[in-house]
Amino acid sequence: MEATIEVAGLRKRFGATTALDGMSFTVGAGQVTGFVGPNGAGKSTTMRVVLGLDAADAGHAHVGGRPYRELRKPLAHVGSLLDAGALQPSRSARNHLLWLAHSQGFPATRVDEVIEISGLASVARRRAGGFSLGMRQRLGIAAALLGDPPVLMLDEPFNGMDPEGIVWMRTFLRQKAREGRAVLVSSHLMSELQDTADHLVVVGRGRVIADTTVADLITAASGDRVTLRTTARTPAMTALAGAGATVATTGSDTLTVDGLPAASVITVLNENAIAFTEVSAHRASLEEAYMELTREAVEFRAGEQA
Ligand SMILES: Nc1ncnc2c1ncn2[C@@H]1O[C@H](COP(=O)(O)OP(=O)(O)OP(=O)(O)O)[C@@H](O)[C@H]1O
Repeated sequence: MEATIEVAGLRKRFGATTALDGMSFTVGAGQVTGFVGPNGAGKSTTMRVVLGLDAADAGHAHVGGRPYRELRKPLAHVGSLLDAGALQPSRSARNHLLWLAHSQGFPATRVDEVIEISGLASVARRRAGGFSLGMRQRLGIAAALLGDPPVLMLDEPFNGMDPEGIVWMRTFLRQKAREGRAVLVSSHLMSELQDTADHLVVVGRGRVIADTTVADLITAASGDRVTLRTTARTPAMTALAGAGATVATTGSDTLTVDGLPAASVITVLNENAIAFTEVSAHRASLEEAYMELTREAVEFRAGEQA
C-alpha cells in the first residue's frame, strides 16, 4: 500500500462554525510532515475526517489512495494517536494493547514488541488510569504501531512529555520516516518540530496557508539580514550603504546589514580593504517563520472574539 495521506477540498461546519474551509494537502512517504496552526485552525477535525470519525460536508480524505472506511484491517494501514486519554483506566497498559490487538487480529507477540518500542516495558502491567500524560502518549504510540502501518498520524504527541520524552519522540518520528513511512504530526510548538519535520503544512481558519519544506520556509523568513563585526564601523557603514544596504549599529563593534546577502557583504568589505572578524547570515528559527505566516489568522480570530 502507498504510504500517503491525501486530503482534498475538505469542508466541514459545526453549526455556525466553519471548521474546514477547503482543506487540501498530501503527506508523502519517507518524511515527517508537521501539521501546524493556531487553536481552532482545523487540525484535529481534519485528522478525525481522515479516520472516518467525522464526516466531511464536501471533499475527500484518502489513506494510501482509499477512504478509511474501505480499509480492511485499518490498523495495518494507518496508526493514529488522537486522544491519549481514550482508554479504559482500570486495564493495565498491556491488557489495553492485548484487547486492541485481539480486536484486529494481531498476535500477542506484537503487543510485547510495541511495548518495547514505545519504552513502556517497566510499566506495562500497571493500571493505565494511573499514567501521566507523557506515559499515555507512549501508550497511544504503542497502539498506533500494532499493525506496523505505513502511515502514522499523531495529534499533539509531544503534549505532556518531559524533555527526555520529547527527545525520544523526535528520534522515534525521524526513524519512522527513515523507514519510508508517511508521518503526519500536529503541534502548536514549532520548537518541538525544529530538527524533526522535513515538511510543514501550516493551516489557519480551516485551510492551508503554506505547504512547504522546512528549509524553504526558514530561508524565506530569514531574508537578507547579516550581522557584521568590525572595528572599522564607520568606513564599513559608508561602503555598505554605497552598495545599497541599510546598515544599523547594534553594538560597539557590531552592525546589522539588511538588503545584501552575506557573500555580497564580504565582497564589499574586501573591495574596500575593511577588516572584519565576523559576517553571519541571520537564520530565522522555525518559530519566527511560523509566527510571520500565521499572524493574519491569529488576528482574524482575535477580531472575531472582540
Ligand atoms: N464537535 C464539535 N462541535 C462543535 N464545534 C467543533 C467541534 N469540533 C471542532 N469544532 C470547532 O471547529 C474548529 C476547528 O477545531 P479543531 O479542533 O479541528 O482545531 P485544531 O486546529 O485542532 O485546534 P487546537 O489546536 O486547539 O486543537 C474550532 O472552532 C472548534 O471549536
